[in-house]
Amino acid sequence: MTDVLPSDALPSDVLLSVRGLHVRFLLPRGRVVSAVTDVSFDVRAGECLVLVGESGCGKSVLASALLGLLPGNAQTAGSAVLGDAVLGGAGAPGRGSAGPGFPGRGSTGHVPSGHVPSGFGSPGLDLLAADERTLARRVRGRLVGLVPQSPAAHLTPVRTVRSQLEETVAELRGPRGPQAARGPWRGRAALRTAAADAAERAAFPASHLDRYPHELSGGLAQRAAVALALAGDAPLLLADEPTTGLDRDLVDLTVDELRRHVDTGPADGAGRRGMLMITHDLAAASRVADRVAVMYAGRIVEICDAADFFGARGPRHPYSRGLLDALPDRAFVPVPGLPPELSDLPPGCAFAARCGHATRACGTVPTLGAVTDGAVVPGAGRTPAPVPSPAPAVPPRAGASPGTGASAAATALPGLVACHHPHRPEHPDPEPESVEPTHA
Ligand SMILES: Nc1ncnc2c1ncn2[C@@H]1O[C@H](COP(=O)(O)OP(=O)(O)OP(=O)(O)O)[C@@H](O)[C@H]1O
Ligand code: NI
Repeated sequence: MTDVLPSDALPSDVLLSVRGLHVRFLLPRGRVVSAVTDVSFDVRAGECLVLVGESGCGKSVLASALLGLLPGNAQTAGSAVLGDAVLGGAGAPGRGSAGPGFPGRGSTGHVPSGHVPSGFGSPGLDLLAADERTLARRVRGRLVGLVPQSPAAHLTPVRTVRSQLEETVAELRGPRGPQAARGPWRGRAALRTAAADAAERAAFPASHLDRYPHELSGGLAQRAAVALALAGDAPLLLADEPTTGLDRDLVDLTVDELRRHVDTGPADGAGRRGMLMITHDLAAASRVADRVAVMYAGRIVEICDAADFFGARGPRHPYSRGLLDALPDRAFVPVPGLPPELSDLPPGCAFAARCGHATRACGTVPTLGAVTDGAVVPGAGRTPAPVPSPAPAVPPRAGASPGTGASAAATALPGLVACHHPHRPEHPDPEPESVEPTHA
């Protein structure tokens, strides 16, 4: 077992490769919240992947898991590997990879994917297996930038916005910083200019730069958080609801700027940036997304090209269609009912109870892509078990040779639809009129 993964098994343009990610929270009296279940996706260089889904479906928990920000009662399984496109080809040793057997976070720790053998020369960095020191010193804000969902809570209360921005620029991009090669951030004036530039790009008013976080409205704190993320210039950005509390104009401006950030790439021209953006705002998503991932009750039920998702073709999963139909400029009909409790998920498709196309099979047949032979199985939330060994099977990585223990199966990821309606077994025909409700 190893947590050092071969990034050379990843396509060179993959910044982040998540496979079989599970997060569950262990609560008193044996209750278990399955917040993230068997999630797999890639973020590629130059790509903006937007994650949508109803409140409470696990989006922020997923982001927190990637940055090691989960609370102590969390238990994770799977892998989330940063590739060389993020690591900059520096290899593992300087990037904080760790050897086998290091302590996991949370009360019962982490189950690595275990699907990749050791012995590779250029390992990637598994964020789920990395220790706190690695995450704090090398990952957060440096390799992976975060726009947190509650920015006010993440800003340092005793420092002005300007000083926080300047500190970020100085620390990350100064002469001794990890991004020293990326620009001439030497000297007070350059620092001040770089910080002001980041603020301007995030539409944070220069007149407010010397204010403290408690002097900012929610919308201004949001823009300060975006400015901080832009200033950090990390190759991979996680933006969790970066436009909460903003007026429509500012929403558009902010997501356009984030998109521009991804498109332009770092100052030294090494590779391109990428972004995973979490949002409720489908209009914002449609402005920036290359692909859309739809999450429901902890699972990604569909990953779809944005052009298809928002275009005439439309998404394929009934829940995704329901999300779009709820928009004011579409049918304006909300998805009926409520999502299930994540501590009491049904055995079959978690959306079946709300789905107009559900058949009896949807209530019993495990959803496609479920991990069934590992630590965390669908429905296992009711009987928390210790993390077993061996670790759960994880879909192998695209591009890996069979000799690495991987197969080509992961290439099916882009069309992932975790739905098994008998009348649309492969969902080959996306035409809405082809969907025949077979619901009894
Ligand atoms: N520490 C914790 N202990 C137990 N359950 C938790 C904990 N943190 C989060 N959860 C649960 O995990 C689930 C997913 O929460 P998460 O914040 O990821 O939702 P979300 O999709 O980001 O929603 P929103 O759009 O409202 O931000 C929720 O049911 C939440 O109650
Ligand atoms: Ni959230």
